Amino acid sequence: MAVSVFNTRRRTSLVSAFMARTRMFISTPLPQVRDKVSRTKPPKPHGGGGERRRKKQPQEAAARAGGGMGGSSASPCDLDREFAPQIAQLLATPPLQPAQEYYNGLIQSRKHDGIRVNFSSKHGKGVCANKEFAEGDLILKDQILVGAQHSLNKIDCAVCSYCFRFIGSIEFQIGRRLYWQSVGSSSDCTNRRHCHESDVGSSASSSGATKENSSTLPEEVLGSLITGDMSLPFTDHFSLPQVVPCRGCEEERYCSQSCADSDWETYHSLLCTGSKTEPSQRSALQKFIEHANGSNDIFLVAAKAITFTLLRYKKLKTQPEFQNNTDESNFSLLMEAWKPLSMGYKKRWWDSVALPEDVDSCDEDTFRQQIRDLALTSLQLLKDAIFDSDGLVVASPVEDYFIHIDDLPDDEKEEAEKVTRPFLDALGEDYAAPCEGTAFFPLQSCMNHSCCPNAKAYKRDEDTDGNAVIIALEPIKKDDEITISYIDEDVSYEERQAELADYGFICTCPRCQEEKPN
Ligand SMILES: C[S@@+](CC[C@H](N)C(=O)[O-])C[C@H]1O[C@@H](n2cnc3c(N)ncnc32)[C@H](O)[C@@H]1O
Repeated sequence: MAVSVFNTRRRTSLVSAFMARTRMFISTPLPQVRDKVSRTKPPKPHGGGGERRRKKQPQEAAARAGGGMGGSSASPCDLDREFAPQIAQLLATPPLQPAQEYYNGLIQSRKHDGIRVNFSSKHGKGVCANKEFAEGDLILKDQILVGAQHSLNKIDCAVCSYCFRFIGSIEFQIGRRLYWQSVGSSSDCTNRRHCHESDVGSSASSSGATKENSSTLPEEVLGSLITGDMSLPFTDHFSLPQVVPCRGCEEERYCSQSCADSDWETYHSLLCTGSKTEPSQRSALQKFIEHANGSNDIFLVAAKAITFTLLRYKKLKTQPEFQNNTDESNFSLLMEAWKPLSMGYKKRWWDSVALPEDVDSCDEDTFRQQIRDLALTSLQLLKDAIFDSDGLVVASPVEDYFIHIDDLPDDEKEEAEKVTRPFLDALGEDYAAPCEGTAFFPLQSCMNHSCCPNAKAYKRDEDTDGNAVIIALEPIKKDDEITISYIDEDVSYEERQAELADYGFICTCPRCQEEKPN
């Protein structure tokens, strides 16, 4: 499936006093981010290591992508053999006409009449302009089809599990982050990932003791921030939606009842580990989640893709025209339910993951076999949990808040900073972590790359949820192809081609043709 890594825009105009004090700079990997532009990377397979160190044995790299090779009860080959015809149909490239009809329908239903999806023999799907766009025009706001916040990022920020908007209050965001930070300094990362959200307020507010090596702020202060008993100055300028808990578990929280209901209907009713779920299913789900947390977040997104399909299938089945219960008609219904995802499907995960730089190419087959085994283990755990009973960009309002304090007139600033400075100091250099996750955007994932793009993913101040936003970088004429850059295009021809090799193509855009050495 085509997935994108999403993260929130990061503004680099740091609170000046904070910068002066720490002499640190929050790294901005991409120059465009400086003007609040964020690049939403289109499908680059997840799971290879970004680390560039000594060459590792493939099993080490796979374990890092995967956290150990758990034993699975069936080999992928058994499953492939048993369901070969069905798997081939599910994974086949959708025929042109149904695919064109699907995208026309999607664009119409979302009222994106400025674009259309075209099919060409050169680069497959591509997005074209259906009208003229001026520089700076919004081309598209693409709603996530399936996505999840990265597990570790859940420690940094609390967002709606459905639309990825920041929730609660500035106090809640700062308090829970500092709380997790203090827990993190007294335990390891894996434990932090398994800490329960419900522990946050209660433990911090009840224990009253400051943990060793934790932030310098007492736990009762953090507790008061989380529970809302303590207010910071000027936070009323940055109000966030109230937290709506999941009806079942304490893991998922939302910005509204409508997001909670949509999440439940679309994915979460099959993945909820709360009291409404039958105990054996709950413990099977917990095993699956633990495996994903210890290995690769991509399995959580895969689980959402599977539950999305199953729940759509169930819904379709209730319609009178689909009451015929033959295996054949059930399978066509499953194909229909899977259709939105099949449109973006390219290759299996283990075949498309970019080979980590620290794995020798002669070990590639072993590496791919190992991550394939890992995916099978994950699937088996998910299957145990759900079959027996039947990817983003959001800026942190905490950053806006501290910038607001820094921009206050001197006397007000001095007064406000008496309260806010200890929190800024305790949060540290990365004081405004954005929401990060992995998601599949059905329309953005049809956009081809160019090293001289005419559009880019860009979060404006009003774009506070996880949707991908595409803005025109220059005037675009009707029928022009809309292109974005998958990489940092401000580097040499050779570096660009090396980066794009991970996406599986050699770029021949006008700029590359011009800069290509003879
Ligand atoms: C996000 S998808 C774009 C939509 C894609 N064309 C399709 O048919 O689904 C990314 C893939 O499109 C192809 N692609 C995108 N830009 C390209 C380019 N400039 N040259 C060649 N292939 C490109 C590559 O196969 C790449 O992995």
